[in-house]
Amino acid sequence: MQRVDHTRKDPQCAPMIIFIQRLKLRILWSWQGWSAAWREEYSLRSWVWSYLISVLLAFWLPLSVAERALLLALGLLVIAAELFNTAIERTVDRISKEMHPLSGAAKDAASAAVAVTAIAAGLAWVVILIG
Ligand SMILES: Nc1ncnc2c1ncn2[C@@H]1O[C@H](COP(=O)(O)OP(=O)(O)OP(=O)(O)O)[C@@H](O)[C@H]1O
Repeated sequence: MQRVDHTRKDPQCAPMIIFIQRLKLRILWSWQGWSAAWREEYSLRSWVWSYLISVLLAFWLPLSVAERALLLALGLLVIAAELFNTAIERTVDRISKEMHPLSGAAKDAASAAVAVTAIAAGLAWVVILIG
């Protein structure tokens, strides 16, 4: 099938086409990153299942819209932090799998970042439920 190059016909629509093409690529790369992390990282899968349970709870409990929004957003933040953690682990391992205090410190800091976001989400749950 022949490809139609719209930019040749109307130069004004070129930025829009480039934007859409870049967006499609970014979605593809993000999907690749997500599926690889999902396959290989037990921690990510655990956070996703915990998040799904928290979403069900947040909609089942008599909470306000703002409370639900906060809990759902904080839960997603934990998942995002876990993805950053995975990215840092991969980068460190790509540079060298050799044991080194700096490699350990980088991985520990990434792990601590996940813990901080998880504590934030947990605190939000405690404050909303207990007051
Ligand atoms: N190259 C290294 N040099 C020194 N210490 C390391 C190194 N690799 C891992 N460690 C130590 O082992 C810990 C676990 O690292 P690992 O890469 O096995 O993470 P993981 O078990 O996959 O973690 P997560 O469950 O968060 O995915 C690190 O936080 C760090 O303390």
